Amino acid sequence: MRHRAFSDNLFPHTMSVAVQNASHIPFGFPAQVPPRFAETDHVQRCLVQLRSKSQGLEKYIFLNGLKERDPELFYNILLTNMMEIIPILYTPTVGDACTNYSHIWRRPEGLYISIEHKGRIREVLRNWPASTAARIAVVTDGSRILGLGDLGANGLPISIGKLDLYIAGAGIKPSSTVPICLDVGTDTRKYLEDPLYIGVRQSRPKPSEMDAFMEEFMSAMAEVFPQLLVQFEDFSTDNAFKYLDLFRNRYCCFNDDIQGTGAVVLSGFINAARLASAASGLPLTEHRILFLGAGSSGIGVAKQLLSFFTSMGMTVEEAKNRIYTVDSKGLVTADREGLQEHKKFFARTDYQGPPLKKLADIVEYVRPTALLGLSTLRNAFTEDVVKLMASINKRPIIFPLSNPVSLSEVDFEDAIKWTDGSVIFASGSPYKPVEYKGKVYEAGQGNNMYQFPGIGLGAILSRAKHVSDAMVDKAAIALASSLDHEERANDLVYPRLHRIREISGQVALAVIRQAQAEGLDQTIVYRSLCDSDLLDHIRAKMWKPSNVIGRVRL
Ligand SMILES: NC(=O)C1=CN([C@@H]2O[C@H](COP(=O)(O)OP(=O)(O)OC[C@H]3O[C@@H](n4cnc5c(N)ncnc54)[C@H](OP(=O)(O)O)[C@@H]3O)[C@@H](O)[C@H]2O)C=CC1
Ligand SMILES: CC(=O)C(=O)O
Ligand SMILES: [Mg+2]
Repeated sequence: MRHRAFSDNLFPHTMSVAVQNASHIPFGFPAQVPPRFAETDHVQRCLVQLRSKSQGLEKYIFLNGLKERDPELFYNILLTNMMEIIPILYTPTVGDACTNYSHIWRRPEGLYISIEHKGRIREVLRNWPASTAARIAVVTDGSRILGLGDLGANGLPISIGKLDLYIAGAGIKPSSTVPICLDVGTDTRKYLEDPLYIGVRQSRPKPSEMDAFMEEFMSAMAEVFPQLLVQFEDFSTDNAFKYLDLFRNRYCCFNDDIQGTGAVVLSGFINAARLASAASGLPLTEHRILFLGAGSSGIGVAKQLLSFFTSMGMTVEEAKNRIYTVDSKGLVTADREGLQEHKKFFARTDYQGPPLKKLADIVEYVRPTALLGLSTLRNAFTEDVVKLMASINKRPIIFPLSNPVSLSEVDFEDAIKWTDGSVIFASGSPYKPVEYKGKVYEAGQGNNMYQFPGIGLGAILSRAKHVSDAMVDKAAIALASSLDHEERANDLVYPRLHRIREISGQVALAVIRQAQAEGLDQTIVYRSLCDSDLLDHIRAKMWKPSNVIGRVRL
C-alpha cells in the first residue's frame, strides 16, 4: 500500500540505470552498438554533442539525459571538464533550470516531501532505496533559490546541483546522496497560475504550520537515514536562521548559505587582505567591511568575519566595529524601528545623522576597504561607487557575490576598467578572464562550492555528531591556506577549480581535526593517524567513476 501510494517519489537522481531505449528494436532483442563504435572516442562524441547546443538550458537538459543514460560517463566528463560543466550544472545555468523546471521536467530525479505528506513523512522517506547508504542530503524548500526568489517546487535542481558538486568536488559516492525539495507551496503567483507547475498549488504555510512540518521532517530523516548529514539550502532568511538554530544541536546539519558562504568569503577575504596589505601596508585588523545585503548570507559572512577577527585577538566590540551592513532601507542602524532580529547584532550605534540610503553616500561615510555584495541587486556597484572605492584604497576589495551572474552587483570587466586594474575581485558566479591594457585578469569565484563539499566530507568521514562553528572556522582557514605557488604569483584569492578535490581533502582534514578536538567525532581510529596519513586516507575514500572511454552502456 505504502509503495503504491508514494511510488512516484522513489527515483534518486544518481541511481537511474542506463537502459537501452529500443523503440525500433523488438522487445527482448539485444541492442547492438555500431560495428566500429569501440574504435571511436565516445567521451569526445558527448562533448561535441554538448557543445553543439547554443543555450545553457539545452546543455543542462543534455547533461541531465546523459546522467540518466550513463552516470559513470556523466561523472567522468564532469570531472575532466569542470570549468566547462560546473557553470551548467550549477550557477549560473542551474538558475534557469530552476525557474523553468516545471517545463523542462523529464523524469523523477529527487525526493519531494510535500506538505500533504504531513503525518506520514517517515513512510515517504522509507521509500528511498538503500536508506542506510545515505550520507548527505541537500534540502531546500525553494523559498529563495539563488537570488531568484520563491520558486516553490521548482527548486529541486539546486539540491541536485549541489550534490553533483559533492560528487565531483569531494568524491562523495553518488548512491549516498539524497536531493530533497520540500514542496510546501509558493507565494509566487506566476507558478500558482502555471498549468504545468509541478508543486502543490497553494501559498506557503503560516510559520506555526511550517515549524511543525520541519520538526516532523527532521525527526523522520534522523530515523530513516541514521548516518545522514543535512545541508539546508536556499531557505528564505527568517527560516534559514530559525531552522539552523533549532536543529543544529539536535541533528547533524548545517546551513550552506549562512555557514558555507561565511567560510568561503572569509577565506577569500584573508587572501585579498594580504594582497591589499602588500600595496598599502594596512594590517588585517584595520579593515572596514561594508556589506550590501543583510540577509542570511550577508549576516552569515559578517559573523564569520567577526569570529575570525576575535580569533586574531580583537574584542567582540572591536571586531563588530569593523563591520557595516546595508539593506534595502540603507545603512542598518540600531535606532531603526522594527529592525529584524538577525540584523540587530551588526546594526550601527555610532551613526547619528539622517538615514543614509544611497550606496555612494554610505561608501563616502564608511570609507570601506572591502565592499561585499549579497543583495541580489544587479549592477548595484555603479561606476561612481567603484571609482570611489578605488580612490579610497590602492587595492579595493570588491566581491559581488550574488547569484546567478544576471544578479551580480558588478561585472568583472567594469570593475577592472573602473579601478584601472587595481581591484581585488571575486564573484559568486564565474566570469571569463578579461584583458585590459595588455594584461589578462582572472576573477576569483567566491562561492560556497569551495567549502561545502569539504565540510560535508569531513563531517561524514568523522561521523561527526554535529557541525560546530569551530569546524566551519577551520574549513575557512584551510581553504585560505590552500593556494599554491602559481595561484599566489597570479594574485588569486581562491584556488583554481580543477584542484577542487585536492582542496576538499584539505578542508575535510581540518574539519575532522576540529571535530576530534571537540569530541564530536565518532571515527575514533582517525585520531591515531598523523595528518599526512589521514589526508591519504581521505583521498583514498573519494569515489571515482570508472574509466568509460570508448565504452557505451546499454
Ligand atoms: N556566492 C555565494 O556563495 C553565495 C551567494 N548568495 C547570493 O546572495 C544573494 C542574497 O542571498 P540571501 O542573503 O540569502 O538573500 P536574502 O534575501 O536573505 O538577503 C538579501 C539582502 O539584500 C538586501 N537588498 C535587497 N534589495 C536591496 C537594495 N535595493 N538595496 C540594498 N539592499 C538590498 C535585502 O534587504 P532587506 O533585508 O531590507 O530586504 C537583504 O538584506 C543571492 O543572490 C544569493 O544567490 C547566497 C549564498 C551564497
Ligand atoms: C551559492 C549559493 O548557495 C547561493 O547563491 O544561494
Ligand atoms: Mg544557496
